[in-house]
Amino acid sequence: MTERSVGYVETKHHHLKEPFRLVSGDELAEVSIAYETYGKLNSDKSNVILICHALTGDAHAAGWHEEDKKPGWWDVVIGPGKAFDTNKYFVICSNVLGGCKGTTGPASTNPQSGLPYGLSFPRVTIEDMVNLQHTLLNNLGISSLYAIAGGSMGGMQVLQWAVSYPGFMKRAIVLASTAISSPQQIAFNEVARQAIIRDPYWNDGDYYGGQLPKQGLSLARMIGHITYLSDDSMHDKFGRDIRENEMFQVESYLHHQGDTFTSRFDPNSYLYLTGAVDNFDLSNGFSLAKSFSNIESEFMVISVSSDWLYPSYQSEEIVQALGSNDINVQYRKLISHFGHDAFLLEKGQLNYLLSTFLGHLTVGDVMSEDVSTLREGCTLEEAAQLMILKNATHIPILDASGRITGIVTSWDITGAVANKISSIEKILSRDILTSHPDENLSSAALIMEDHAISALPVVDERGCLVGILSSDTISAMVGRGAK
Ligand SMILES: CC(=O)SCCNC(=O)CCNC(=O)[C@H](O)C(C)(C)COP(=O)(O)OP(=O)(O)OC[C@H]1O[C@@H](n2cnc3c(N)ncnc32)[C@H](O)[C@@H]1OP(=O)(O)O
Ligand SMILES: N[C@@H](CCO)C(=O)O
Repeated sequence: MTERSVGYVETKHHHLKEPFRLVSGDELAEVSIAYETYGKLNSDKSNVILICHALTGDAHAAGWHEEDKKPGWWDVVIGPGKAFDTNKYFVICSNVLGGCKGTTGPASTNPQSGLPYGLSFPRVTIEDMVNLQHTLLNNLGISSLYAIAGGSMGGMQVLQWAVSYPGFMKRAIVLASTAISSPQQIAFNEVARQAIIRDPYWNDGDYYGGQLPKQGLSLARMIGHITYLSDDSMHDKFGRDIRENEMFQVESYLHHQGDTFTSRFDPNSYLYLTGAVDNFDLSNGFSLAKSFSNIESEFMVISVSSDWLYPSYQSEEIVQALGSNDINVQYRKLISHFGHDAFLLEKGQLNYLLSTFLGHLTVGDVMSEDVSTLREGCTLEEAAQLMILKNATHIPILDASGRITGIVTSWDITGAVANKISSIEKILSRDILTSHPDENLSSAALIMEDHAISALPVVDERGCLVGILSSDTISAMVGRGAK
């Protein structure tokens, strides 16, 4: 667990006292909502940020459960000093209606029959998910949001929120999403659904207490994963490498993702949630601009350069429709080869863009944690070799406990060669300027400008190196953000 984590967290459960009415008119007599919160609610309840999860996400967006091997699914941007800064904001994330991670869904018990709903669970829409989140917030005494954010199916919920409850939120962030599911998106979801339905154990959705249709669910997830990656990221991640058992790495990866998914997801939920995604069309088959005419919040819309499942044109449609209503909207593109899942992975760009939109940005948001270092007593040759190997221009020198004691730059090495100096001691700087992760980015940038330095080591309160902030990173971020 890192210092910038919300630490150990628990999922809470809220049980509605009243039946919940769906857009279709159907009613659910009993509904439970699983949710997590991070940070503290301020006295006037004006610091709430609602996070909406994607297809297979859940309420566990950040921090650690006792049994976790990995933190919550959006831990890269939620925590102290991160974009959704839990020192400032009260962050809430709940599992969607129809899900299988604590909120009522097809695997829940139907109070009328005492048996799992299965296919007797009513059809749910994105609007139903949003209405349930709205009910949860009302019941928690929250009547406005500082911001709302979500990627993919989470982005659909954000858009639906802005349309259904226009005065409720100040800022809305939509990532890698769409206002209208495309035929291609529906097509992939249908193949995944068919994989589940054609599994002999699916049994018309009545498999609870018996054999799960694991093969079908695993296949559905494998198809999903192909669409979440990109050609480039597959080359990078797997190439044509073979694993010991004569499988290509990419095959073994898909098998692993498919298999592990079956232990954490309910096949019927997959059918219901993909159905909700497919039926999402905020234009109502007519005009998106018209549907957006009541929206009051400011927007940030983010697409991913390599996302072919939710391509940038879909984000641009949202931006245009918002713009045509004079709604304040910023459009940004993550330059990433990760494909659709970049909205879960591009830590630096995400923290930069989200923090900027929310109104703050720290050194920790954009620093690189991957720093090449050398220990005290190293030689000039070792420093030069490491610079070439790692394409690094600044090498911090550390003592045995990780504290920074000096820094050597490529310019120092050039000087040493020109002046025939062979001792590193004679060229390295001992008087080092540093920053810390919580420092405001603009103040760190000013220090760099004032002292004409292109990289600033970042240290924790003990003086131990935790990252490096370089002017290249800052300009790349700003450049990327502006695209
Ligand atoms: C917003 C939401 O809704 S959150 C839901 C998102 N979370 C998920 O969907 C969980 C499933 N995972 C994913 O979608 C993606 O993996 C991400 C985006 C979350 C994470 O991406 P990355 O950090 O790049 O991880 P990656 O995709 O490499 O997966 C890592 C897993 O694959 C395994 N793996 C990697 N390469 C191989 C391989 N060649 N062969 C077999 N297994 C492999 C790893 O061992 C690891 O296993 P583990 O998860 O059981 O520990
Ligand atoms: N990997 C994410 C992306 C779906 O859009 C998920 O499984 O929810």
